Amino acid sequence: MTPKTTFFDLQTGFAPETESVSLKRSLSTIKSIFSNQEKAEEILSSEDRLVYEFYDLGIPEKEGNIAYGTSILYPGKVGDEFHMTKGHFHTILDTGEVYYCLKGHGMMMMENPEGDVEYREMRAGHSVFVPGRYAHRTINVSDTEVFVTFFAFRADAGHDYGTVESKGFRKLVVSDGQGGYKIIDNPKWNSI
Ligand SMILES: O=P(O)(O)OC[C@H]1O[C@](O)(CO)[C@@H](O)[C@@H]1O
Ligand SMILES: [Fe+2]
Repeated sequence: MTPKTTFFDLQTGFAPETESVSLKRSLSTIKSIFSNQEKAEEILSSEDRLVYEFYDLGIPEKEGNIAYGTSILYPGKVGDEFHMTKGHFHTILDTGEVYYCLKGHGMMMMENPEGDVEYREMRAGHSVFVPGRYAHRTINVSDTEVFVTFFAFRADAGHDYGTVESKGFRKLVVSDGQGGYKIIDNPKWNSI
């Protein structure tokens, strides 16, 4: 490989001048992650919506490389639950990842197989190091502003979505009804 320069717009997170691809996750493709399924179906009965997108710069997934890009999480809720990413463990479980917030207001929710839960609030300028063994998901807790992060992790780590898809996360981030958020136990969390 040769060195690579990529311009990311600090306001939008977009990388318009590269050959990189923005991967889009619309509500219809991730609806099962939200706790209020009736609400998700109600929204989808009138129209689909883009929940988040992220750039995959195509760095080869081999040992020694670092994958990186931006993640752009749009504001919105499904019921009282804020827009969030699917979330995943890394296939190489003990792989850390760093996120840096470029814009907006969000949360990094993390939990490990032992059941330890950690969450960190993020605003522009904050970085969060997600330790190895922790599943991670970002959540946009603003009703109006996009939440943009830059992420980097070892390129061969892989993504394990299955565990989170079947169990969910132990905690949910929901509206407190007063313009803020609160963290509650996930009533549907499946420990089987
Ligand atoms: O992979 P998910 O859970 O859909 O979330 C997307 C974000 O997580 C990453 O997979 C990195 O952990 C990025 O590609 C992106 O920022
Ligand atoms: Fe990750």
